[in-house]
Amino acid sequence: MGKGNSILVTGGAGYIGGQTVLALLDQGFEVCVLDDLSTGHRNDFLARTHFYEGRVHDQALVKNVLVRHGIRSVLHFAGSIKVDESVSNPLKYYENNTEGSRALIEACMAGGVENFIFSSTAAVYGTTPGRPVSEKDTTFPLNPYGWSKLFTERLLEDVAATGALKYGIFRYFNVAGADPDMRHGQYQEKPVHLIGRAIDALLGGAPPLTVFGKALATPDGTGVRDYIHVTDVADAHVALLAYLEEGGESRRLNLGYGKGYSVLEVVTALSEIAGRDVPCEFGAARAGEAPCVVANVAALRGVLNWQPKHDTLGQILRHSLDWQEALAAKR
Ligand SMILES: NC(=O)c1ccc[n+]([C@@H]2O[C@H](COP(=O)([O-])OP(=O)(O)OC[C@H]3O[C@@H](n4cnc5c(N)ncnc54)[C@H](O)[C@@H]3O)[C@@H](O)[C@H]2O)c1
Ligand SMILES: O=c1ccn([C@@H]2O[C@H](COP(=O)(O)OP(=O)(O)O[C@H]3O[C@H](CO)[C@H](O)[C@H](O)[C@H]3O)[C@@H](O)[C@H]2O)c(=O)[nH]1
Repeated sequence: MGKGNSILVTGGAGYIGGQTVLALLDQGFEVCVLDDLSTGHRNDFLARTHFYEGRVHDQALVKNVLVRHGIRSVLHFAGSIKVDESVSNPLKYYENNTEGSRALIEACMAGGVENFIFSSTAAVYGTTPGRPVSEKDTTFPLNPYGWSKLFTERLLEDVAATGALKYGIFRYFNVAGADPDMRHGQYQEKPVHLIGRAIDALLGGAPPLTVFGKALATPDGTGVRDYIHVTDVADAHVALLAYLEEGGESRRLNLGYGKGYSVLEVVTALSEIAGRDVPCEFGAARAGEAPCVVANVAALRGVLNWQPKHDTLGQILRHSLDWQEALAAKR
């Protein structure tokens, strides 16, 4: 693999990008990070990278970084990620996610980048069939966040068809957990996802968890999701990078474990790990809530040389809890 070249990571000060920066550094890569710190955190380990504070929209800056460091491969994590906010402020999502990606891809083409890895989402599927969803299934997002990502996927596919570069698109399912050595995790003051909120409720920093719906079309009536540990997500990026650099064709891949857990299963497992009950109450289901979102991972397993290391709900919850406890102690 081209360890002689630097890798550019956009959004490398964020939750998933930061964990991937650590994975790359652990494997001896030279890493450049471009991040505007809008939601990112100035982690200590960024001192071991070439850090550039700025937006992916800034083509002059991007071209400068590409040339200075001889970059051939880019991992693009930067973006805005809140589904609710995308509904109330859609233009922010089209500007930051779609336009930002378009500008970045254009600068990468001009700079001779060969491989471009993009963070997409299972939200591109919208309503999912009553079985693990595959890359060949219909995509029809239910919110502007999902559309902003699907447009970027399309843009990349069209550009790749001209022969300008190759892409790797990962559609992440529900990313959770923290670095097992507690070097990194999610810094959000107010978590937006289930596991973060459940831990906040457990630690007393928030009201009881509201379980969204109890009569969904799932075995126990609560939503089922495919939770994947953030370190496995990071390692999968290193594997996808190797695949592309070693001559692999452009791919669009689900990134999950292919196994789902319900909200009640998550709450029960967390209560057992913590040794006390997560305070929770039932509330209304969210509008348009998909009952069950689980990845079909046949393509992922077939293409990548990647073995998940933390693929149990227990490890995901243990590391998330340890991380949020450490953060709470510092605040
Ligand atoms: N967290 C999830 O479960 C999840 C699921 C599916 C997809 N994703 C995608 O993964 C990527 C990373 O998500 P995350 O959870 O780490 O979010 P995050 O908010 O922690 O990280 C995003 C990073 O991008 C930076 N950023 C935002 N806009 C930028 C811009 N225009 N220019 C430069 N930097 C910018 C932020 O400062 C931050 O450091 C996002 O693209 C997101 O859509 C996340
Ligand atoms: O306070 C909460 C939060 C969530 N849930 C439930 O927990 C499950 C997971 O919900 P999240 O909000 O944590 O995650 P989503 O699956 O709704 O969506 C997430 O995963 C998607 C990919 O599938 C996208 O990436 C999206 O950006 C990201 O928010 C769902 O059944 C939801 O109904 C609750 O019961 N209470």
